[in-house]
Amino acid sequence: MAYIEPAPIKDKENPLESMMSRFDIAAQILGLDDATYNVLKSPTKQVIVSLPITMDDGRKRVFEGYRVIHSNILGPAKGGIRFDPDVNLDEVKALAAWMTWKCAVVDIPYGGAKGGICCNPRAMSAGEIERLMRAYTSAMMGIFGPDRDIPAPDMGTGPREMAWLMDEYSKAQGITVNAVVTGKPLVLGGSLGRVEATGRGVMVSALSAMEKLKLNPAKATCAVQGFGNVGSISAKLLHERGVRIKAVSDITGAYYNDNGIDIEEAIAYKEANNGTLDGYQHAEKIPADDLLTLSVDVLVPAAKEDVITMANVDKIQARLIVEGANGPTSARADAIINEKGIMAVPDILANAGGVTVSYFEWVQNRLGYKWGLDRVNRRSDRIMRDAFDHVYQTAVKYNIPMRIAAYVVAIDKVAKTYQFRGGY
Ligand SMILES: NC(=O)C1=CN([C@@H]2O[C@H](COP(=O)(O)OP(=O)(O)OC[C@H]3O[C@@H](n4cnc5c(N)ncnc54)[C@H](O)[C@@H]3O)[C@@H](O)[C@H]2O)C=CC1
Ligand SMILES: O=C(O)CCC(=O)C(=O)O
Repeated sequence: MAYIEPAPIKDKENPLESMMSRFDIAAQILGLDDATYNVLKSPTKQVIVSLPITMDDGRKRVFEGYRVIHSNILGPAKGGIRFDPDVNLDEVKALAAWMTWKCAVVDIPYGGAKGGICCNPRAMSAGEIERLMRAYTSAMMGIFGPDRDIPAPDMGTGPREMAWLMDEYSKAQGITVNAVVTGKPLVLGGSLGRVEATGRGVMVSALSAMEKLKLNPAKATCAVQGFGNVGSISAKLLHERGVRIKAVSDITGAYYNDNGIDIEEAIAYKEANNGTLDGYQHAEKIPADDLLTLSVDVLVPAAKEDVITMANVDKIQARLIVEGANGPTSARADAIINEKGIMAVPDILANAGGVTVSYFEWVQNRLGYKWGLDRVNRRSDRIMRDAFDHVYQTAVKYNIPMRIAAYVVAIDKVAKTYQFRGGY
């Protein structure tokens, strides 16, 4: 079947509409029946909670928290928790659906979920963040569980927050339940390789795509947006494989060096500088948005949604986009990317290394056993390479872009599983 361009959507980018627009195209290609279409597009559960917290100055503030389970057809729901001032229900619904498709693309036995709290963790003390995480966990006690819904880190959260979640959940159950959450510190049952897993998967996907495009990593250049967990590790691992990282950015701005940025050194600078690149001296500071339109071979958006839109897609010069972030490209920009012949390795494939190693963490917790780093990396690299090949072959088979091919692979799997289960 021919590739159908996404239907035009309203002015302001909305990740949920972007997700649905791609879902609709893939559903048409697969000839999904109406009943299955309606089941797969509707989130199973949406929970909104108000979380009153005592701030350090003694005042009470109420934060809004969300958890959306998009689907549990393939298994327990799985997905991170985001702390960010922009968190809202539509964003969490889109992120939850992307988790469903992502788990299906890498063929791991999970459904999709996502959570978030509308807050600014950069303006909060560790004590305030801990109270907020514990209140959120307590409010989600009937939702979370190792066989029900297993959270993990996302933007603004990491192993420290997952430890508080595990502790709060375990106290309420009266036993230690480490399999309720992944992305934990190693001493609490975290997996070796989880911190690096998403960036590692981005690197594996980038190298697979570069091979198809006949781009030699040792001669290639790259720009990476976002220098947190995903961006900094993606940059580091690509740099280690010879790619010249000309620019990186974070919330404080973008930093450019034509000769290439020493990523190890930039990471050390960030760690000693309160987690940001502010004041980084070994590069020129450029306007933040310019990073996306630099003359580089590979672009890795690894910060947040809707950064590649109709406002800048015309100016993109990269031949390859590897999406570390969830939803960095709006659906309306897809058509231009395809027209320009840019290969875009979509989020639900490129950043699936994180949930893959989260799955390994959960498996290890349930076995009461620990794997070595070699085993984790070997198995996750293989899963990422196989998933890339499957999506690539699907793209060739239907003559469609990689993004739509990833949705086709995912929706086909979830739909078939739903139909075999006979609905419920
Ligand atoms: N942590 C994980 O395992 C996974 C994360 N992701 C996605 O990757 C993206 C980044 O997540 P993390 O690295 O975990 O978050 P993080 O909180 O560790 O880092 C986010 C980074 O983005 C930067 N940033 C924020 N707004 C920006 C802007 N407007 N311009 C440039 N930089 C900006 C921040 O300063 C920070 O460097 C998100 O879309 C997340 O959903 C996807 C799969 C797994
Ligand atoms: O590790 C996980 O379970 C989920 C990570 C996540 O939130 C994501 O892949 O977007």
